[in-house]
Amino acid sequence: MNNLLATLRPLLATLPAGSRRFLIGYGIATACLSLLDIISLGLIAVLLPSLVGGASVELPIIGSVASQTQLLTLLGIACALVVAKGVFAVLILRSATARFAKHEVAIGDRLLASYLSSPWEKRLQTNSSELVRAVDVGVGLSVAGVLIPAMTLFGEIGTLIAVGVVLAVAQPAIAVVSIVYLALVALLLARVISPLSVRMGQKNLKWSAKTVKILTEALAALKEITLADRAAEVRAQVHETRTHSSAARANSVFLAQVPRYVLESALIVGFILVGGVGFATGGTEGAVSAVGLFAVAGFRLVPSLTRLQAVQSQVNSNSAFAQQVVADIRESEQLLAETSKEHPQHDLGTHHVDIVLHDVTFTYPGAGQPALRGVSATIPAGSHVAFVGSSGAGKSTIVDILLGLLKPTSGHVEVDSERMDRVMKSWRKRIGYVPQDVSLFDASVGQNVALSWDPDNVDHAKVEAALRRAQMYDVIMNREGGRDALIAERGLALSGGQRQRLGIARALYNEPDVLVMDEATSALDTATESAVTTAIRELHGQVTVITVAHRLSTIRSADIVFFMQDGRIVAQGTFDEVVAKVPDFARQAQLAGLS
Ligand SMILES: Nc1ncnc2c1ncn2[C@@H]1O[C@H](COP(=O)(O)OP(=O)(O)OP(=O)(O)O)[C@@H](O)[C@H]1O
Repeated sequence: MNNLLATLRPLLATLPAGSRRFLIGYGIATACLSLLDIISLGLIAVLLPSLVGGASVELPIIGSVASQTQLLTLLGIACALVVAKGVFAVLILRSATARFAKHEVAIGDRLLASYLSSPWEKRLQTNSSELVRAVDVGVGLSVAGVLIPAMTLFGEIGTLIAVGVVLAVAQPAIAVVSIVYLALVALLLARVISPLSVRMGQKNLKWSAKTVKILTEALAALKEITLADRAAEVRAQVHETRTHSSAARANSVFLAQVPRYVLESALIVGFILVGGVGFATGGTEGAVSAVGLFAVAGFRLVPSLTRLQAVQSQVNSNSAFAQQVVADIRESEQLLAETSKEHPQHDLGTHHVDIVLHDVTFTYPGAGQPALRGVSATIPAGSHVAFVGSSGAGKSTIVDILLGLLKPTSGHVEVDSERMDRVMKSWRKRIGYVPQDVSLFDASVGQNVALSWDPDNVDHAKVEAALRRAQMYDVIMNREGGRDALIAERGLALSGGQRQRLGIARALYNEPDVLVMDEATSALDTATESAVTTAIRELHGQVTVITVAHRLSTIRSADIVFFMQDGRIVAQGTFDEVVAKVPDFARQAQLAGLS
């Protein structure tokens, strides 16, 4: 029960306003229906023998009922109550399930929103397959496996209380013995079964998350796996993780069933116990009436206790998922609250802006060495600048700092003489970014360029203009379907160079003021690269272009080349000036036939 409350309380806090009131109302309504159920069924059980036998019956509150008409009227009321209970139960269930579906969506929305707006450093540490699992399966189980079963507890508790009251009114001594005995059995089950269910739930979460992770990674490297003949190894890994998770799930199902059999056996022992107490207090007659009462109460109590236990087991085995969902939401929202508290936002205006890095140092979380060390640089508005240097020199890190994704560990970046973190929102709207690996999704070319999953949000004129600038217009228009043609999953129907050009078109779609290209032309053939570079050069003066490129032909005409080594800018100037200053760079330029 402790685990249930510990899981339920924070989960309820993630629900939209008004939900808690609804859930409390739902709980009270189901408990009332259980009471109604017990009262009406009890009434029928008491009235029927009198109606058949013709004897009068003594009822609490109502008093003595003797005439056939009275008996028939009361019986009719009791039957109507049973029907009314059924109708209300269906109506409440319908409204509750619809509401629970909304809760599931709300929790999922909140989890995804908090993840998508959490700081980039945090996102670098999140495994994407774990996130997908949390947003879909985790949220589903939090509602279907925790919230809904927990809400049905109210009805069961209502039944237990009602039966307890009936017992207490009829035979107080027997009521005390029965309740204490059944409570002890339930407590024993909770102590033994609940911790095991919690453990199985955690085991299931751990191993099924591993399965999804391995499968996601393996599918991303399917070609290499096929060629290196590693399929058997992948199968073995997945087999092992699935063996653990399946065993945990099977154990959870087993543990959920055990209480039913224990309680059924406990009922038999209960007869002996209650019969003994009845015999001691009232002889044979006392024993018979005690056993009769316990039988009536027991057959109502045991299913209720069984369901109570089953709900506990179900909640326990799913609580790990719910706790993870709640922890993820809390952590991301806390980080987000801290970041937005620190930086009230200003608007950047519409004019072109200089970007200035002031002594920027950055260390990745958990890394021993800084990736950037005291970097200072000025990127004039409308210029084309390039960051070059050996692998691991810090070029991509500086790009992520300029994009506002990573926050300097010390130092800061200024945009238009404002600290970047104070103008972040309007800064991000002005940037177009092209990564080395462009991720395409299974939708039309136009949607991919506009980066929109909703076809109605695509501006076709802008798509065509962006495709032209990225030297992709003819390629797309000569294909069947043109800009409306579908790209297969992960863009596999396009070549690497075509994907990169679609990435460039995507970055240009929003007509950015700053275009950041991180190894964005590495997969292009020389002729296409030259055409793309010319198109980018045409943006000179209107758009600030920041390029990271190993291929030096791309940056030959850059206004400023920054040469990086070990997280520092060690030289800067025009291409020829850097060639003159840095022998390493001069050698690379010579090998590329550029000096
Ligand atoms: N997520 C990360 N966590 C920890 N360290 C990182 C992370 N990303 C990069 N680094 C480290 O930071 C340093 C700079 O990496 P960065 O990717 O910026 O180099 P780069 O110049 O872009 O290299 P390349 O040309 O190979 O892409 C490297 O030492 C790298 O190992």
